[in-house]
Amino acid sequence: MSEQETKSGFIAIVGRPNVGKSTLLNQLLGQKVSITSKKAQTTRHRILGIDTDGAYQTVYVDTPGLHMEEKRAINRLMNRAASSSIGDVDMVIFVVEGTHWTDDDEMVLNKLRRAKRPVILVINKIDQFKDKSILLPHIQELTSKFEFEQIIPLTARSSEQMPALKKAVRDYLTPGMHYFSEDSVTDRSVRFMAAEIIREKLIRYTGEELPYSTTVEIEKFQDQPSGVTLIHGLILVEREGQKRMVIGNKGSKLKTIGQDARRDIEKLIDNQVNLQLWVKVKSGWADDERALRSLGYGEE
Ligand SMILES: Nc1nc2c(ncn2[C@@H]2O[C@H](COP(=O)(O)OP(=O)(O)OP(=O)(O)O)[C@@H](O)[C@H]2O)c(=O)[nH]1
Repeated sequence: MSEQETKSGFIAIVGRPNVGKSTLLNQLLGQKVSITSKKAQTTRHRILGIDTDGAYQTVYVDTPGLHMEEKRAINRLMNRAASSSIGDVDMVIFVVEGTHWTDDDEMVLNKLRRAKRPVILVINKIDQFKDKSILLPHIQELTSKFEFEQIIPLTARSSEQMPALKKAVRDYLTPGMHYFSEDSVTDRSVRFMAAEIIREKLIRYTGEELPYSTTVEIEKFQDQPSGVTLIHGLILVEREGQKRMVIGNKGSKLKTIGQDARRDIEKLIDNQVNLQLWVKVKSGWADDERALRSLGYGEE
């Protein structure tokens, strides 16, 4: 296909934490590239999700949730990664949740006003409303706040509305080459994805305080002569107590985390995996910008 015939563009998915940005990206792509959870601030890195359909290539940029509290170094870096995406893209999908409008939503909207990019507003989680007419006054109010290109209420957990959203986004792609090969779904390596899958399970199976203080490093990712892929994952926590929490009674929790993660990684790489996990205490890492950079945060 010649360059004249193809169209492409970068679309940022932004919003405050926990509104469903990663769920939306996975649904748009029809497969999981970004981890999700009930807890806010699951997404820490900027992740590209690539959707190629014939002549069109849409590159979605999933960003960490934008929020006002910037006390810890990790939160500052996450905010920076999200903010810097907005200025670079062809258009923005701004995700909000139901009829809640918070100060963080307002803060994101202010950033969008300054970025001067076309914005489609997605009102997510409308499955939570039996009576959808409740949304109408809210939509009216949002219309008065900003000149959105379109407002699309949807349920990111379902694929139903995705064709409509994809079609809306296509209008903002511009003539030019495709940035990625037709079969790419993300710019991230399988190593990175494996670490993210382990982190997703950690968040799922541990208490409230852990998401902010755990990170995962893949120390080994090696195909064995037997055909099995051997993966060593190192889980870093901040305190001894957290280490105990992750390991669980006689190692039961770490075992569940490992089994669940292994199954997902096997699906991802389409191969049998031997996953071995270790937990180590590295205190203060979430507060130390230099340590975070050495783990790959804030470099996007
Ligand atoms: N009921 C309902 N829940 C949803 C929907 N979309 C997402 N969720 C849930 O909302 C929670 C947050 O979803 P994520 O996709 O992780 O949200 P995020 O905006 O990427 O979150 P951060 O990583 O904190 O920025 C998860 O528990 C999702 O299952 C939806 O359409 N309906």
